[in-house]
Amino acid sequence: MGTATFWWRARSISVGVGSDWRLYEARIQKRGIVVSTRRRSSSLPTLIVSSMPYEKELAAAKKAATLAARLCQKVQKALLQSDVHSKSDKSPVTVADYGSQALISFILERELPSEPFSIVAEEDSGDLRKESGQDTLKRITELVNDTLASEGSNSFSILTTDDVLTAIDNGKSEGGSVGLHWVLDPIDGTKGFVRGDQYAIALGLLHEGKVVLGVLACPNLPLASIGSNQQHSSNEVGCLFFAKVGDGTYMQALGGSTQTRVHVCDIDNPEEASFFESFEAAHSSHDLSSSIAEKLGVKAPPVRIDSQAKYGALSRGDGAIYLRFPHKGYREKIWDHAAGSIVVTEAGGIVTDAAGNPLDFSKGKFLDVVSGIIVTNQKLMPSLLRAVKEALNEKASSL
Ligand SMILES: Nc1ncnc2c1ncn2[C@@H]1O[C@H](COP(=O)(O)O)[C@@H](O)[C@H]1OP(=O)(O)O
Ligand SMILES: [Mg+2]
Repeated sequence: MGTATFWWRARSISVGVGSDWRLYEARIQKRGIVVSTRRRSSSLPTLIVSSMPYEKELAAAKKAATLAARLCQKVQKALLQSDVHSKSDKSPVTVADYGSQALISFILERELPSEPFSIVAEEDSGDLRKESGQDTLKRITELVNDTLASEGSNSFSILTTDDVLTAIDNGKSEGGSVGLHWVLDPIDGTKGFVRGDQYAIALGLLHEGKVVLGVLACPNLPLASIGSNQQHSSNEVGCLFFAKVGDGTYMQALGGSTQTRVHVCDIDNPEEASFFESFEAAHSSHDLSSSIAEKLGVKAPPVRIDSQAKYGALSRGDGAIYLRFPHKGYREKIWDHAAGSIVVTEAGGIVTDAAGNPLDFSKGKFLDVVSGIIVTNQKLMPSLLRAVKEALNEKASSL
């Protein structure tokens, strides 16, 4: 069944005018049909009727993330082949971060021309507008254009350096609870990227503050499952996870077309569970995770990988639990969890803060979470929450 989208004027619907964004929507869900009113700037509100909501958006997001992954792979390959890596020169990383953001922003605008959305993304063009940023800007523009040319179309756009700056700065939105906001981490897990390990391109879509769609491109994640006790049955790497609200989670090879529906594991005995955590101890307390795992009776050692690739791996049942406990003072950003969280929840998992509250993406760029973020399946969540509470209480009383 194809997507049926009809647009028409809705003169009879009266709507208010907000300052930040121009999307006003009255959604009526009737027999699987979503009807919504939208308006762009001062034009009249427009109705969209779609039997497959967010289908176009998903196709655009998959295309954008796949191309951004191609750009990042090229930069990572060059980075690992050169001696730049050992000198800890951060410039190639910057080039990939900006390039990925510019490309995704450009493709979303190109593929969804009639849709009023904003983008909340990690990077801004400030440094690239300085004299010292000009060479980097030229390199980014080249990379973006090379990647667009690799799309295979005869008529691809050639972006100028100004176009690239504009595309990057389209990611300046603050998000919020009204309208459609894309949420982008152009390279999630920068440290993994530099090390030659895992990273992800993470793109989610918020509609009225709720995540309705997520795409995670994980260029270095094996297609076969990873996990403490599992053998890799293939050396092939590069996964694209995607989920749309109510439709489940799917995985395909990056650049491939065969998609497989994935599910979180259904283990109910914590002793059989394995857990994921950050590779970087600076990003999440390994001590706290180890205390929680001990309380649960988890026997397997932690599986440490960078980025939201952990959410992807969990969504296909590679492990059973993901624990993230950043150190005091760190504020979680929405782009670090939006895509990952829907990929896991649509695969049957649960994502909460350490107190069991759902994540609230409607408050702007930051997530107000209590102590940390935990992810697991429905069966294990009650015992995980008890173990987390106990471990946090013990930690608090030892201070
Ligand atoms: N001090 C920090 N504590 C927790 N997370 C951090 C910290 N610094 C950066 N991050 C972000 O944590 C995420 C990766 O976490 P991990 O790989 O440990 O799961 C990334 O989004 C990374 O940013 P970035 O997107 O710039 O790489
Ligand atoms: Mg990040």
